[in-house]
Amino acid sequence: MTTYKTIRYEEPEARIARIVLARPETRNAQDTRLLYELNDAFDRAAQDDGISVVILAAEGPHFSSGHDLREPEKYEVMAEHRTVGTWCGFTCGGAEAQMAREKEIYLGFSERWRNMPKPTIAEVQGKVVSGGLMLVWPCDLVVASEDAVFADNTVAMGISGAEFFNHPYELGVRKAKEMLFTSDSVSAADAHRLGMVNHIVPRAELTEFTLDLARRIAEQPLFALKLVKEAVNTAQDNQGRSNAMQTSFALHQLCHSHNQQLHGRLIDPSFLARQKEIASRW
Ligand SMILES: C/C=C/C(=O)SCCNC(=O)CCNC(=O)[C@H](O)C(C)(C)COP(=O)(O)OP(=O)(O)OC[C@H]1O[C@@H](n2cnc3c(N)ncnc32)[C@H](O)[C@@H]1OP(=O)(O)O
Repeated sequence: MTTYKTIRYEEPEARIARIVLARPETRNAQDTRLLYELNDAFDRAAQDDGISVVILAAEGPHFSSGHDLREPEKYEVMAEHRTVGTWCGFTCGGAEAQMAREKEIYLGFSERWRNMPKPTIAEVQGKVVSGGLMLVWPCDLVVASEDAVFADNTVAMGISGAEFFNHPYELGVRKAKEMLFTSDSVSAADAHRLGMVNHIVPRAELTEFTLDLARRIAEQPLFALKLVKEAVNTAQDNQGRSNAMQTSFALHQLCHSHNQQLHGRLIDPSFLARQKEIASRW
């Protein structure tokens, strides 16, 4: 993939790649194309020996509004790209095709980016909603502007949380439950206090602050950076994170199937009447 339609790939200075989500007109909603382009860009940075650190940033007022709720061409775009797995060929339909899609582009990509062998930094402003968390949380460090807020409204959709279920590890068990039970947002200040965010900065300083952090990391020997990242991720996985992630993904699929059987669609339709009121609280 050489040209991107939904992201930009920049090299602001030596050893630093900056990937920018570039669908501000949808508040950077993740359609299938954006996720494949993002995956391609992470691969490009990983395979370039001249790059040591990757920044993931976003254009516009909000970092990401989550999965694209209006996307028409889901499986067509996947058929062009397939990257992570070959769970099924999509002629299967039903829960099998749904699970295959989500295994590849949601859980699969987010895990892949988390384990990419170079330090990554999320540069976050404005709102980060549900699927948006699955772009921020795989990054190693998070720098947020003062106005950043983080929310997951999937329970209101009749679903047990976003597919990359890192909530308990990011926020601690009690705050994770409150966030999920209520669909309320977590402020940048609370996220910082709980350890989900490394630094909070004024919006006007976000890009330069993040670049300076990347610059200081990029001065370190790259192989040691790769190995220390692997050491920390392995420590977390050995505490049970990987197994918990697989279980919560299966529960997420069960919710989709339940909604499909009961309502004939993947989400609980009562969400549509409540969506605006919930968003007004963020
Ligand atoms: C397992 C599931 C995981 C998921 O991620 S499901 C998706 C969950 N996400 C949401 O429910 C968020 C929906 N969006 C919003 O609540 C709001 O947006 C924001 C709070 C993020 C931003 O509000 P504001 O700045 O006032 O923008 P605006 O006028 O609501 O939206 C601007 C344009 O962006 C489109 N858009 C926003 N979010 C999405 C989305 N998630 N998917 C597709 N399009 C989206 C709108 O429709 C509109 O478009 P137009 O200008 O044509 O009216």
